[in-house]
Amino acid sequence: MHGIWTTDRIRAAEDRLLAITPDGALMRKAAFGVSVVAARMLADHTGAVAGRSVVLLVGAGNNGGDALWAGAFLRKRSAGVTAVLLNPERAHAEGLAALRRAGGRVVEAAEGPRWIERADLVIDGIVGLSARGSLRPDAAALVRRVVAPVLAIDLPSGVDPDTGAVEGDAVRASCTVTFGARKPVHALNPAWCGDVELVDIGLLPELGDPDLVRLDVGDVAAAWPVPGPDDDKYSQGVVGIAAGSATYPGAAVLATGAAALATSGMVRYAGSAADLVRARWPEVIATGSVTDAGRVQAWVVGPGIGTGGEGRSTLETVLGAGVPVCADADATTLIARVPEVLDARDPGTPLVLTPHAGEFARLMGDKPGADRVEAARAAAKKYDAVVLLKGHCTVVAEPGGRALVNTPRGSWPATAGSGDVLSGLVGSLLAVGLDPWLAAGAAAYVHSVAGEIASRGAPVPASALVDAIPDALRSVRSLAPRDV
Ligand SMILES: NC(=O)C1=CN([C@@H]2O[C@H](COP(=O)(O)OP(=O)(O)OC[C@H]3O[C@@H](n4cnc5c(N)ncnc54)[C@H](OP(=O)(O)O)[C@@H]3O)[C@@H](O)[C@H]2O)[C@@H](O)CC1
Ligand SMILES: Nc1ncnc2c1ncn2[C@@H]1O[C@H](COP(=O)(O)OP(=O)(O)O)[C@@H](O)[C@H]1O
Ligand SMILES: [K+]
Repeated sequence: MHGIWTTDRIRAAEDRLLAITPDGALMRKAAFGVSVVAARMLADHTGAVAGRSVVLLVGAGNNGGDALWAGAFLRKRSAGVTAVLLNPERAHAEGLAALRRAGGRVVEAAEGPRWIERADLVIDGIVGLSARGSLRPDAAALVRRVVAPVLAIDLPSGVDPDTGAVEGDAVRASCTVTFGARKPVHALNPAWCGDVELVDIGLLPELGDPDLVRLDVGDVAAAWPVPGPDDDKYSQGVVGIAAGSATYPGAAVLATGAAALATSGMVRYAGSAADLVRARWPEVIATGSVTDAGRVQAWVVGPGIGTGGEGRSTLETVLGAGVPVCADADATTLIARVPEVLDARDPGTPLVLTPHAGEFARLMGDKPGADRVEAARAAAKKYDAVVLLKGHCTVVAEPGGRALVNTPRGSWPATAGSGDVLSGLVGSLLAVGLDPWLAAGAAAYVHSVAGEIASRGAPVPASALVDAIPDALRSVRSLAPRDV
């Protein structure tokens, strides 16, 4: 599990560390790490470091100081280094002196474009942890001239450090070098950060529990159920899928298929698409209604059930069944419109809500906004449920505030029916008895891997996502450490 800390927490930890570290040592350590990655990028892109041209974009604070020191280290490897100062009076004095001593060139912003356009590598030291809002016009004008790959220091300038939001001009980096610990921006907006490299500056002992986590492959492999010698079809959990209608039978086939492939437990289906489900998934026990579906250890309810009386009664039956429930799609809309349906909920049984932004707005009265983590936390609290907020970046929060984030490498899973697949995965993990927060996070992770495997750079229909689940699970299990 990768921990992620908000900028306030990082700052407090840095203050404690600074108090016990010789002056300037942390910055030099951080900047040396930047210079190592910069040299590697230069060698990868141009075949050499010596004689190549590096431009530093230098802002008013310590982020600019890191850039200046990194430039000084790169001079020692004979790279040509030009620092473009956005705010010459406030440029980091020691860093500036170090760069000058090392033979670096220093220019003001007006002279910047001609150096920037010819650079082999641009290092973004405009702003770091103190960033507020998008890039200011003078910085944005320089950034627009960049053609070379960009290495961002700590975070791409103009992207919000705590939410990852981009609301105007911002740096788009090929690589970001951060220090001490990952910040939310790195997990919430990897597309703007590029590859993220972490340089250890000894911060970890000063940090407590993380504010946010990202599951890694080992966490998912460890959580995913694997049958043992004593298992049978019942012991691994029976999941019920209440989905689909005459108008939307496909949702039933997708959610049921995902559940059938996710674990080796049993799958029951209840709804009007029973014939279609049976035809596609003969191993599923299909009935016409939730009232005669038989016993299950978890329910998925919602995809394609409609928001009328029949959908409502299905939802109420399922919520009263005394087992964990994943409420998706129409079920979230019903809960938003008729909150009394939750009175049917058996107290104490886990509920996972999986809204996309539109469904979230129905549940909460407003769209998630820039801070998706806080938005998911607020919804989790309001509904006393685990909330999985869908989108490119998926956030899973529980009422106590624990939150995780999952961001796929591509966006091909943004396709119709893809959410139905996710709900089937969540349901099958709930049926095994997994902690609902972990179940939702592990399901989102495997959904992303299935998307990558199924698409390989081309559009992927949701049914192909279902078909890729076994390969996704094989991949997760093969990449995990040996003992899981
Ligand atoms: N502390 C440590 O132990 C270590 C810290 N380290 C490094 O320090 C960095 C934090 O440095 P920091 O706090 O000095 O501020 P920083 O992010 O450079 O901002 C500078 C100024 O920029 C401005 N500004 C704000 N928004 C802006 C925008 N959108 N567009 C343009 N400008 C904007 C704003 O100035 P204003 O003009 O508003 O007065 C702000 O004060 C951290 O990210 C890491 O790189 C490492 O060396 C490791 C050890
Ligand atoms: N831009 C994106 N990149 C990657 N995944 C995405 C993106 N947008 C949505 N997704 C994922 O695709 C799925 C879409 O779910 P949903 O909107 O409920 O679709 P549907 O209702 O058609 O099944 C979710 O798992 C979501 O996280
Ligand atoms: K930066």
